[in-house]
Amino acid sequence: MKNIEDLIQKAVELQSNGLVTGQIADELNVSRETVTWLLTRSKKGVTAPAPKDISVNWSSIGKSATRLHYISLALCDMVLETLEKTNAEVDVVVGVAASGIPLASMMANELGADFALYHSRKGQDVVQPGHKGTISRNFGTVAGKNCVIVDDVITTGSTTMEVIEQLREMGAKPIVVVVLVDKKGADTIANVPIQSLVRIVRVD
Ligand SMILES: O=P(O)(O)OC[C@H]1O[C@H](OP(=O)(O)OP(=O)(O)O)[C@H](O)[C@@H]1O
Repeated sequence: MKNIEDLIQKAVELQSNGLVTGQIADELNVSRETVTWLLTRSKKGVTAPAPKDISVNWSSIGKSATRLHYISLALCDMVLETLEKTNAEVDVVVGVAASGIPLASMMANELGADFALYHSRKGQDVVQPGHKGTISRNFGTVAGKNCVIVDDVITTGSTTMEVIEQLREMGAKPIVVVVLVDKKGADTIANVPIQSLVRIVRVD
């Protein structure tokens, strides 16, 4: 997507394919508020002030396993930098489904750690109060282990917060979160350091 018109067109297309606001927000890596604005803006004569948001499209990386590999090496380097400061060792790399999976898997291989897969609450078909995210039984376990959490984008930080809390409940120790893009620009979430290739900081 090159400009706002492309973004509007994509949002309308996704809506006509049956996706709801939250799903469109996740596809475009923008907030729900922005999706509402994009869909409203698509209607003739409707103008409302644009929300402050940034759309992230990292498909130029995601479409190529080679590029994902190189990026995963860069993320590993950032993890090692953090671990040096804390003298910790990584046992498991936890990929947040879906977009964190390919990077986390490659990183686990590089770091000689196990790979685990986390399904967040919002990935569930129907989210009921009290529902929790889960670690997939097909991959590594986390109890008693030092975990690196990997995702593509932090927007509001709610998914990252959820993963950290869930891992702690499972007896794991989250030691660092690594993402491609941090739109929240936080140093830490729930006392866990955030490392990102690109960090968005607003100046207005
Ligand atoms: O900081 P937040 O506001 O919580 O948003 C960020 C999360 O949203 C997307 O996940 P999604 O569940 O849509 O899965 P995806 O990886 O398939 O896009 C993204 O991959 C992050 O996990």
